Amino acid sequence: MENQVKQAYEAAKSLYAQHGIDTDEVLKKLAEIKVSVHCWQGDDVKGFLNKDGELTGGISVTGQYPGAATTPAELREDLEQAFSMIPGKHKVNLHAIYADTDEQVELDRIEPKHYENWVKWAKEQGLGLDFNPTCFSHEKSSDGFTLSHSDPEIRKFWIDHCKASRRIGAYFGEQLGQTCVTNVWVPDGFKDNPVDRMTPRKRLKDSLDEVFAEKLDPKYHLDAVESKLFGLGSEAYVVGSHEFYMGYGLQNDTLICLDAGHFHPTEVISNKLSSLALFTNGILLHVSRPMRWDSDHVVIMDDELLEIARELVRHDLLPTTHIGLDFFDGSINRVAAWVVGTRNTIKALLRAMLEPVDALKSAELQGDYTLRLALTEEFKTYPFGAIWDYYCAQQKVPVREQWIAEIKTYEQEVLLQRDKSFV
Ligand SMILES: C[C@H](O)[C@H](O)[C@@H](O)C(=O)CO
Ligand SMILES: [Mn+2]
Repeated sequence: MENQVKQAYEAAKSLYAQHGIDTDEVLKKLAEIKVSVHCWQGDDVKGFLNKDGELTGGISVTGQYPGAATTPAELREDLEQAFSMIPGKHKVNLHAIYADTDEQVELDRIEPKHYENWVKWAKEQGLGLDFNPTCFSHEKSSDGFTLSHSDPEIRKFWIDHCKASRRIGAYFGEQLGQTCVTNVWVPDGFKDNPVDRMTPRKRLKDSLDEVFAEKLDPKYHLDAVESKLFGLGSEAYVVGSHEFYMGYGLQNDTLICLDAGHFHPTEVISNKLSSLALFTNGILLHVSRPMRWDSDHVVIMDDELLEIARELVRHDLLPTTHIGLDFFDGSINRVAAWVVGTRNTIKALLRAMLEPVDALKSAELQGDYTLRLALTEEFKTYPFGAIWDYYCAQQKVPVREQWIAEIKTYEQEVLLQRDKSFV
């Protein structure tokens, strides 16, 4: 480790120690937190089962940056590159369309064997896996409806797909010896005002009951349900609204997934955690950055990211919260997008762990709002960067911006060669 990094750490450590914060202990706890890195940033949500098909379901990726992964092997190679620049051991979040198989398998027929290469790789890399049924970008979702479809045959197709996905998730969990979260998100909704808001919701509820009927060991597998306020082409009404899934999750003991981009533009998920946590056994997060709409921008160190991290730390929610990422930007180097978003998420957690929470809570309890404000503001310029640098060095990943040069080399040597091979 560079001397400068060590010296800066020692100086910062003694400053934090004056407030009773043991930075060595903080770093040990930080190393235990797993972030679920979404595979779909690597190829603009195309997947491999129908990679030339259109991206539908009211989501969109913009940008033409060269070098997107086009095979499972390339995607894994890119993920390995990203993880070599991210401190800690984490998870990869797969969508069903990322099956690694030569078989022309339909979504309602997928089996663990179609993901075996992912499992083998995850074992080798010491990673966990999470899973998602893919209820979009398919001819059977072309009119915008899946689990709430009015046609029982189409509904059955999607129910069978979600059932198959849960079994794959459970297989991941058993094979890797750590819990896999399988998250159900469906795009179902109307572009314009519906007359009947209730019946599609009733159908979605019935479909979910069928999907979740098979009991799976919670040690290895947990279910989650993800709501959304609107999508492109479903601006007026989304069947799986927040109230719908909050009710469903509470009644059926599934995790409720909060995606930072799935609410009104000024509504934040950080303010929901302390409420939901009082009534649930756990929460799934999709950390994202909506800009004006659910635009899925790369996560940066903004106020909301820090506030999410603070809520998790201050209320001891880390043990029961599953932190997933959800963004996709095709206008920049996609590996760099992963690195920036994941490093920021971990860095925000570190910043939150380096705050004098007990002193702040006690100031608030005593009504000393002056102290609360003053201390919060002073801590904004405490040297958390020195602790972060030391953590990166300790975890043997690049310190500060050193990773950018490595990514540029990877871009030249690997990513840009892919596009050339098509010429
Ligand atoms: C790929 C999607 O973004 C993802 O499945 C879902 O979580 C979502 O947020 C849709 O808006
Ligand atoms: Mn999401």
